[in-house]
Amino acid sequence: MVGSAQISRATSYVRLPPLPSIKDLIRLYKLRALRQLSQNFLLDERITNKLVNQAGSIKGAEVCEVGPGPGCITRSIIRKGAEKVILIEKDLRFMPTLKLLAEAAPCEIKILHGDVMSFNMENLFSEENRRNWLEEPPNIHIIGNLPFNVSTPLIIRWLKDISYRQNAWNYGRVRLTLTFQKEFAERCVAKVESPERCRLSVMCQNWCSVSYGLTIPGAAFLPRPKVDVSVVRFTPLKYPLIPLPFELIEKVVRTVFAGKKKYCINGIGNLFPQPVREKLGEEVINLAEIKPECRPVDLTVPEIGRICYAYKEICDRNPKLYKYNHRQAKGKDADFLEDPDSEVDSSSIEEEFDTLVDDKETEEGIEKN
Ligand SMILES: C[S@@+](CC[C@H](N)C(=O)[O-])C[C@H]1O[C@@H](n2cnc3c(N)ncnc32)[C@H](O)[C@@H]1O
Repeated sequence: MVGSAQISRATSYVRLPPLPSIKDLIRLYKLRALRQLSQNFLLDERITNKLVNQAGSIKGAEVCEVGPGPGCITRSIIRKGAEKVILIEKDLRFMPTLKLLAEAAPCEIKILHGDVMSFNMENLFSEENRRNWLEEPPNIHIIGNLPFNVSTPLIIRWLKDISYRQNAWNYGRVRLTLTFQKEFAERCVAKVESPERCRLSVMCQNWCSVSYGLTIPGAAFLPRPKVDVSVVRFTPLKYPLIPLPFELIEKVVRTVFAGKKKYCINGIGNLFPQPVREKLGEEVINLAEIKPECRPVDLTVPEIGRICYAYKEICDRNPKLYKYNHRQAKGKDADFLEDPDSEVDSSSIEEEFDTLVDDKETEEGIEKN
């Protein structure tokens, strides 16, 4: 293994091939304009250095960069002393540029062609970097500036992976440094009573310590997106604030936050079919010791946790209630009442989880271009 002093000496002298110019990119990818790639590149190394700094020290680390494109952020990762850099890129047109970079780099660079949305990271990193969940995070980082239509559903997917300690998180509490549309980033970190507080805030903060890093003005990107971009850092928590399955929490949070400005009692009632909605909604409120007239944005994570446990207690009495979804019931609410032998139908919960992603996409207009 290379020591950190050696790495910084090596990287400060290293000559990397220059970043392709805009003209090169257009010529290389046979485009009339860079816009056609639907990508927004960071071609200023001072900014990519700042972005990588948000990950903290990466000296001697294994870094997986998702969506490296022509390698602007990759250069900063190399210069900051990473020991091994793994690149996951979907667009084959970037491969020649990345290969040139890999040949000149003083550290190991592995270039993988693939779609990060379905990429299996279970065996991606070295065994020596594996840590137990309760230890300090491993010296493994995931960094990326992806298109928003990828980064938004990806973080929801990865939160689920974090909750089950699977995918990259079977190596321990691997940290993430990712870019998002500024408004989305503000929602990730929004505290109780903040107008930005939403189900995304609760989901992120239940499994991770989330910090808002720098804002990168749209003008720093080429082509320039219509929105500003923010860097968010996620460090998985040793213990989730609500230690219940991802799907159950997601369902409760989605239903309660559906009427963000309405009283909680309305959203909580919607967890149950019409004939018992009022009665069971009140039972949740009483068990969870929540004020019925409080609003979802006012709920702390522990309060949401008490709502989840109350919901679970009621559904465990009649497991068919787990299947109930007020948006999909279509007048058949009574079908969800008595069925003590029924098992939890996780597929319907899974479908709902996907709607969180879809809703966000339409809600936010998240394409950069
Ligand atoms: C916004 S560009 C950023 C490129 C570079 N990181 C930068 O900051 O200049 C996004 C990059 O992610 C890649 N990408 C998009 N979707 C991807 C996916 N599903 N899996 C892997 N890479 C993806 C694109 O091909 C592109 O190279």
